[in-house]
Amino acid sequence: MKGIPLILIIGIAIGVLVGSMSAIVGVLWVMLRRRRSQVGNSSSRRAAELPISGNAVDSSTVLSDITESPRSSEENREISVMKCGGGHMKKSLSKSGLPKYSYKDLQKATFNFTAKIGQGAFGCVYKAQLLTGETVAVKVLATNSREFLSEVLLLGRLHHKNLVNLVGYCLEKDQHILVYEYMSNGSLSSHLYGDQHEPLDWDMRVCVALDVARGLEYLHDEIIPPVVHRDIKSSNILLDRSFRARVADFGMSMVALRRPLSGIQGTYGYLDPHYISTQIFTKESDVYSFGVLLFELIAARSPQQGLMELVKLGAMSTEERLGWEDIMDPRLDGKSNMQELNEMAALAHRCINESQLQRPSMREVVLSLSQILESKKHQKKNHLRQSNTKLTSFDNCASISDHYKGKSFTGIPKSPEVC
Ligand SMILES: Nc1ncnc2c1ncn2[C@@H]1O[C@H](COP(=O)(O)OP(=O)(O)OP(=O)(O)O)[C@@H](O)[C@H]1O
Repeated sequence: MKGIPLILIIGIAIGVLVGSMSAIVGVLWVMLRRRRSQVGNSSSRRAAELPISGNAVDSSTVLSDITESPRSSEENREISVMKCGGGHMKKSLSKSGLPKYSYKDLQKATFNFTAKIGQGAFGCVYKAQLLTGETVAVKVLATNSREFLSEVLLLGRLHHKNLVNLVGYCLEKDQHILVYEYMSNGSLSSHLYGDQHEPLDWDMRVCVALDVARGLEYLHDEIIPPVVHRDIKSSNILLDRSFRARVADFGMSMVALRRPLSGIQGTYGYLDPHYISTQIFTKESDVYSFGVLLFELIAARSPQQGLMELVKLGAMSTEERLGWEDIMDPRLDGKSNMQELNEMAALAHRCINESQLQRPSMREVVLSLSQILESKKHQKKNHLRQSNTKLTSFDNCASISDHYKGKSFTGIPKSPEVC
């Protein structure tokens, strides 16, 4: 170092120090930025994974998702599905994860829309055989697309064994089409009122009530934000191949809000008087409609056939849990358990209480109906133990399909009709 002035050495040392410090600060800054952007990505991913979240009701986002044509969306993936006979059918997955079907494929699957199985206020329903071999129900909605949006936005993200699941949709050529799981045993109303089926026995009616209650409990208490169905009635309850009941038709469903809606919508006879007077539809309004449905199961009479007048008369001569047998479906005479019938009617009566505060929640309803079924199972077991016979028919809800095996149920018309 001899010959180099001290001042130069000090200057070089300071320069090296400052340089390495700024390099360290730079590296730290880059690392911090990377970390921040990772946190941001993971939280947005988490939000998208929620079954129902705030963004589930952001119609603009989902609308752009579902209205995008398969070709224009890079994120839509066309997947090829093997057909039974070896051929292929194409369906694309939208960003929401719901398969998008082409109009042409649905046209083929429904035999050019001739296999009609039902008609609702919003359009016709057809039975369809997809090329995959899967049987589905296809609902072609009238031009108004509000119900279409509501179903795709909500039902596409709801999954429960007591709801009729949406398995796809088609939005093409001004057509709004929804594709559902096929419910081979038709609607509850067709079993209560139609003459093409044997009347449902009492055990079956209790199971249907519990299944529907569980579906509603899921909507009200198990998803965030909670959803109200807004059209609970026997024609919107469908029975699958094992006779398990599922809640259908989410065309009017929405996230529960405690503010007035514009206009009154729903079905006469099932509407909560509180909703009619305030225009605010709450979970308790669904509970009211469910109470009407319970009375329908007991009396096999619809509100249009004077059900609620009958209930009012019945209520006059009852004492809480006694005396409801006067309103019972005459076809159940001698074939139902009077204690259970009275308990179910008392529960139904609480559901239709004028005051929303006095109505039970769907969680309480599920509990009460489960207790009825539990005591039924107990009685059955005791009875079987005493009579030493083998369990052959009804044990619990799961064995319903066995119970009805061999009996004639024709859920759909045999010959296709034109809508
Ligand atoms: N997923 C399905 N599987 C089998 N049948 C179905 C299915 N969805 C609907 N149906 C049949 O189509 C009928 C009409 O259903 P839709 O939901 O369109 O109207 P609705 O509930 O009867 O009446 P509204 O539209 O006035 O509420 C049902 O009663 C049922 O028989």
